[in-house]
Amino acid sequence: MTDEQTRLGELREEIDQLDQKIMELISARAKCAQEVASVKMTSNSGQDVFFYRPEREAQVLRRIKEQNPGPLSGEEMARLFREIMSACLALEKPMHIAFLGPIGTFTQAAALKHFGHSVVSVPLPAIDAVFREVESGAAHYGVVPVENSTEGMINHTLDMFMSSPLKICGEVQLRIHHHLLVSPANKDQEITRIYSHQQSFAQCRQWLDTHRYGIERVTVSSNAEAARRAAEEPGTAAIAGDMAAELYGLEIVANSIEDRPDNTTRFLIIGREEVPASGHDKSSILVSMRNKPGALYQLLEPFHRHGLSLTRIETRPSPSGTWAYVFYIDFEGHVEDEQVRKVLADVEDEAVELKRLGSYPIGVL
Ligand SMILES: O=C(O)C(=O)C[C@]1(C(=O)O)C=C[C@@H](O)C=C1
Repeated sequence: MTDEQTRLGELREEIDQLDQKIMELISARAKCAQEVASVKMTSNSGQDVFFYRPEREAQVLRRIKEQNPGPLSGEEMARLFREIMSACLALEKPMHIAFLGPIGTFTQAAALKHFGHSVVSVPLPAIDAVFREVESGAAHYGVVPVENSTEGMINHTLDMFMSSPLKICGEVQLRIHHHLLVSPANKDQEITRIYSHQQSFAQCRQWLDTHRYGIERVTVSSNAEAARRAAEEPGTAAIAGDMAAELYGLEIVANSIEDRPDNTTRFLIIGREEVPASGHDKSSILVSMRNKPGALYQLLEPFHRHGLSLTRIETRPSPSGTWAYVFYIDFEGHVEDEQVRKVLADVEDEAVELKRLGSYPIGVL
């Protein structure tokens, strides 16, 4: 045996012993989570027990990132713990997560990034169907896209909040990489048609105009549907992400063709209950103002006066009347914070209506 072989054997033995310890520790952690579940059941006498605690999960993941000694990166370590917590939560109660489907969409990737892989993910055909599934209690939580860094807001999601009683419980951001994909069976055929979702075409417009000018672009309901069609129809390609490519066995012809390298989509987690403060939170509100001069100033002035950072303000037409508007606002802070309470009280004095959509941990992963 060479010196290298002897050393390799020793290191592998060390890894085996460490794995054993890690396994014992994860099992001890899982037992703790089971006990947490029975404490929650006793304290709520089985009524409306909220096993999933977004604020606690955010605190755990933040601490892991901060205290991670390396050499793994903080993100990598947090991802590992994300999966451990996901498995522990599934022991307490398997979570049913509705998302904008079909399977293989970026929304599913976002749901798994946020909740880990130990959830039951339920694909639904439209954003309003995701809201309905959570409202009815058929799913515990839902995941919907809300904005893209290249294409802006997803208005359908914003508008749903006007009528829905659901609360925002969290957010998750996903870097979106689009690829041009073909079926290996049709690889040598000339491509005469490209399928994709309208948002993805918009995010890859320049690349398509430069590299695939003149090829027919057909909009379908999702990237996953585009991939499904490309897998079946000779002479076609799809623009979609890794999950859809893998699901339908497609090959990448051109990699990461999005026009902006930082192309990111933000998704919201929607649920039926309010989330306590985690220490690093964001809040969302909908406000409709009287249609008079200075209305926007009056709306924003309290945020400035109390030093609260706005992270997003968006205007949507009000469903109640022509040329009336509703403002969708995201800002840093939690409704339990003194400053936030003061700002909301001031805004409420001036507004026709103020709807609190929820306070939730700023995305950690
Ligand atoms: O602390 C809790 O309330 C738990 O249920 C434990 C735990 C965990 O594994 O750390 C599991 C699920 C919750 O979403 C948050 C944390």
